[in-house]
Amino acid sequence: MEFHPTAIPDVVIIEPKRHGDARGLFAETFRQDRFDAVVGRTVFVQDNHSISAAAGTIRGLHFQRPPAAQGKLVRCTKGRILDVAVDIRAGSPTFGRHVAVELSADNWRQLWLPAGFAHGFCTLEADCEVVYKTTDYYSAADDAGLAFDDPDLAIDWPVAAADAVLSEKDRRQPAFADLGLVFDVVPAPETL
Ligand SMILES: Cc1cn([C@H]2C[C@H](O)[C@@H](COP(=O)(O)OP(=O)(O)O[C@H]3O[C@@H](C)C(=O)[C@@H](O)[C@H]3O)O2)c(=O)[nH]c1=O
Repeated sequence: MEFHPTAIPDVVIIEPKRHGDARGLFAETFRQDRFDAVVGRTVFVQDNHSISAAAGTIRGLHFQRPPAAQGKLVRCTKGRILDVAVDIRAGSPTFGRHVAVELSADNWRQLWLPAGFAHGFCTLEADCEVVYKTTDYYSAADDAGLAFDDPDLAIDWPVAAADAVLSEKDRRQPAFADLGLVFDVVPAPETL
């Protein structure tokens, strides 16, 4: 299992080691000890599984407000997706910037995004399945989002906004400029 920091170092790509043999393949897809050593102590409490029928389906951008904020460990077990994590931590040097990574059933990559990021993905083919672990429970009352096509975020989605398959909720998400102070970056103790 390899851990690779991205352009936003708190967002990490994880690549499980795949052991192929005549029967097929074996891989460890999650190890608490390796994860904690790289990312810091993390407890996951919920597993989610979504199926999107059409290519060009966009889910996002979503996050939960504190105190129900969620870190997410995302993978794609069928098909291919472009997975996107947007830094929405005020005070972060990468505030408003994003990482976009292709996750697929073929590449076995996972993306870790901590609390303080908005998350979304676009399916790159039909019948995509996405499985992800979260560090807090779903809370409808704390559910929040941002417009996936906000020009301020400049995300290069692989489908035109007008052609994307969206939920009703995601057609009317608010602008990034109206986010307000939801998350803050706590300075490291040595900088105080
Ligand atoms: C996310 C979630 C939804 N639901 C319900 C609410 C609703 O009736 C139905 C579908 O919910 P949504 O439309 O929000 O599903 P979806 O658009 O797939 O939302 C997900 O998008 C990705 C990008 C994420 O990062 C997730 O955290 C989550 O926000 O499922 C739960 O019961 N538990 C959950 O954890």
